[in-house]
Amino acid sequence: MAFDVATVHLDEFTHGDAAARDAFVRTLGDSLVETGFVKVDGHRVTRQDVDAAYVAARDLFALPAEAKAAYVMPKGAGGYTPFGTEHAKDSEAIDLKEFWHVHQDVPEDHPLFATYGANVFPDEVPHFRPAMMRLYRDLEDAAQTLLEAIAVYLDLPERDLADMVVDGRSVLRVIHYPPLREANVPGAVRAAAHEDINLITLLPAATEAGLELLDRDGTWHPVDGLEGEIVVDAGDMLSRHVNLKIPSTTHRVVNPKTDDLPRYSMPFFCHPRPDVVLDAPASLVGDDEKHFPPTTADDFLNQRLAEIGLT
Ligand SMILES: O=C(O)CCC(=O)C(=O)O
Ligand SMILES: [Fe+2]
Repeated sequence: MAFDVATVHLDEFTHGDAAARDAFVRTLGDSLVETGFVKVDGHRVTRQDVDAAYVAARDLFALPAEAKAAYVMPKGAGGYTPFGTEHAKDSEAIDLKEFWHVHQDVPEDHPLFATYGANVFPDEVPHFRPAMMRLYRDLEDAAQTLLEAIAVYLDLPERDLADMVVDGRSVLRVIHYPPLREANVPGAVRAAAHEDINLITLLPAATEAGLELLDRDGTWHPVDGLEGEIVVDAGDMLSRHVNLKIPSTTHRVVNPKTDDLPRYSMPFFCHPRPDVVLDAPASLVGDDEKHFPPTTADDFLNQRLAEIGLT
């Protein structure tokens, strides 16, 4: 099977002429259909913003364990999740990581404030909040544009998918994989094979290699982005909603050969609002069967969070 994770330039969709937009949509969509992944540059997520976020991430995870423990929130919503908590859906071993979640930030008088609550930020690292909020907004914008292009690829109205995620339950997950000599567990890997739950995930290039995807012939391929690129993958919610026209692809983060290197990454999990119904539009069912019954984004999310140890 042809195996090619394409690189596309987002400004060709936002600022290109009709031919450039068309080529962008085709290359992006074909790459997602064939591999579940695509790499994106020409976006407005600046290197300075990504670098500033990595500086804040390093400072945060360097805090003593007791300081970080003060930010563990019930139900793992926002804030800190310690090493040893999460495992992949079909894996017994824990993943070798600790992470911090920044979720959608809505004002107190917003109807979804009661659902999302206020974000939690670390007092000890004052630059964490502005760096992460900026990155969250940049990635959220880029995600909406990508969802517009995916809708066009699937002959849906351009805003159909993007409108689902306006004020959505999206999460920026700031991850630290410690050096193996500090934290290793026999049989465990940095992130065991899994599919993402959400619609699409945007990953600014990580600080080290290790991300791999599984092709349909059962072969693992490295899929690290270069500096400045965003690696994008399709999650299970998208795959359900588009009746499997785009697969959610299994991926993992493997352990490095040396035991002295930490790895930091910052996936942005783009989610719909909780009450959005995932239900394949008739045009994507056609002569095929509808592969999944309708479900709300929240019901689907809660079922999956329980399966990975986060509730
Ligand atoms: O750290 C990475 O590069 C990917 C992490 C990942 O796949 C996830 O958290 O879902
Ligand atoms: Fe993932």
